[in-house]
Amino acid sequence: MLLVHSLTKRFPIDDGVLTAVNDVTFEIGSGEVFGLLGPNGAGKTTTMRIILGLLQPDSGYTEVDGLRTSADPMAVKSRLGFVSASDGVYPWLTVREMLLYFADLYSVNVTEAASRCESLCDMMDIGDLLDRRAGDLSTGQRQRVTLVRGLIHDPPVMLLDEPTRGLDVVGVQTIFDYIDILRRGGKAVVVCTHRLDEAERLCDRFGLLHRGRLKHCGTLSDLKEQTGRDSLVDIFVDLIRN
Ligand SMILES: Nc1ncnc2c1ncn2[C@@H]1O[C@H](COP(=O)(O)OP(=O)(O)OP(=O)(O)O)[C@@H](O)[C@H]1O
Repeated sequence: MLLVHSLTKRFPIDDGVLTAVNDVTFEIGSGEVFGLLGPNGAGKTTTMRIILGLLQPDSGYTEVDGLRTSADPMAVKSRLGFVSASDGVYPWLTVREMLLYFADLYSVNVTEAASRCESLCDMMDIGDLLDRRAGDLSTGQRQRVTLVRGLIHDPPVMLLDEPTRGLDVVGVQTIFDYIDILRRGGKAVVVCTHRLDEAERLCDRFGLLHRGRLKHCGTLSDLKEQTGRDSLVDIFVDLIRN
């Protein structure tokens, strides 16, 4: 469903060239949650930005549902949902207006958009907030609106960038429940996070990036077998030290 093939991205820097993503390949299927993990500067955000079509790779390619981003960026964008730590709600619009606005940007037809808006808000327990101004909502309520917004065009692939950053325990649980809903809905999900404990609970498979290279990829038991280590934290620490 999501294919990242031999992806490489270089940036010019003062004293030469930095290879931020170096020949990275992985694939994620329907109903699978993939943790893209790595220390600061490993290349996670750059990889996500290329998948989203916001950056061009120097070589390699990404495909969503068999469509190559470089060949048909708009069709690919319409099949991707993106949620990051910042909420990005429009404070002067009601929740309903904002969700319908985003549905329209994705060319979802009006009747379908209205019904998705209701059902997704009910699912995220914010059905009673539809006609409230987004700017008047609490942080947790705005977070839920952002999560619904990511799904309004029913994309098969969801990218979540640090989704639990800055959230309290209830907010984190909301993200966990949301990811469960995505998995059960057959989405292919990429989660970028520094929280290894959360990743271990949430993800079916992992890709461990370090200095642009995908050092390990697989299920937790694959990684344990590959490294001889007992936990994601130990595997991660080894990765950074070696
Ligand atoms: N536009 C740019 N120009 C130059 N270097 C860049 C640019 N964007 C990213 N980089 C560099 O590429 C490398 C990878 O950055 P990236 O943001 O992908 O890392 P990351 O894994 O998301 O890190 P973090 O966990 O800190 O957010 C870093 O060394 C970063 O400084």
